[in-house]
Amino acid sequence: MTKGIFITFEGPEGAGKTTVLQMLLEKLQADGEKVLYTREPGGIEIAEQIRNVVLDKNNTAMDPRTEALLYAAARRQHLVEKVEPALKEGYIVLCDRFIDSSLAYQGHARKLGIDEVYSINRFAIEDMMPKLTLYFDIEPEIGLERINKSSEREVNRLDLENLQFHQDVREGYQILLKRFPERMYKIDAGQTIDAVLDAAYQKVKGLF
Ligand SMILES: Nc1ncnc2c1ncn2[C@@H]1O[C@H](COP(=O)(O)OP(=O)(O)OP(=O)(O)O)[C@@H](O)[C@H]1O
Ligand SMILES: Cc1cn([C@H]2C[C@H](O)[C@@H](COP(=O)(O)O)O2)c(=O)[nH]c1=O
Repeated sequence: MTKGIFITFEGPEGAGKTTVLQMLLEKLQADGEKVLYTREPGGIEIAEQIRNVVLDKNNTAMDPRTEALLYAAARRQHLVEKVEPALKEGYIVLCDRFIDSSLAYQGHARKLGIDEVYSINRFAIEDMMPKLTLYFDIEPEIGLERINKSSEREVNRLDLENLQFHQDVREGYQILLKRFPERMYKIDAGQTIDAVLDAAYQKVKGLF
């Protein structure tokens, strides 16, 4: 039986998920909570290897369905090897991206279809959906400017897509917000880091 809480973080490039997640992790740990941070694609060896393939800037010939399947494969392995065991041990699992990234990026922006990508992902995750998804909303121009300025963030294959693609990703997330209103919660990621952190913290604490 699952005892922990599965929370995912979503948004376009440079929305600030990774930055705020690290701060949220420390804040929850300081409150005495048992928390685990992880990310997709990656989080465990096999999924990190898939990440290297799917985000490699040199893999310009990658077919959109191959891309969707690679993300789903990485997701499956990460879920069974890391997320589910942690949930069984009672951890609050904070995951940087999950199924909604596939629905927004591959389903909507790559135009494979949200329902089609959802169906391959249902095969991958069975019924393991997050309890809460915090969606960090940012205009793509601002998000891309943030990552271009950042010295810590390596530019990957998806970052190099044109502005229209990133606008479509954001539009995809707006569709998902309407489709999953009980699970997804939108945060204005154009605010200061502290304001974004506070909004995320309040929402997460509301679950306990
Ligand atoms: N609210 C904010 N205001 C200004 N800068 C921010 C804010 N949040 C994050 N940043 C900066 O933007 C850059 C990207 O942030 P971060 O890596 O956390 O984004 P991300 O959502 O994880 O991006 P991606 O998913 O594309 O990797 C970092 O340099 C970070 O310091
Ligand atoms: C899980 C997942 C991710 N993506 C994209 C989104 C980003 O461009 C990269 C991941 O990079 P990050 O710096 O770790 O955010 O991959 C995707 O297109 N589909 C997915 O399912």
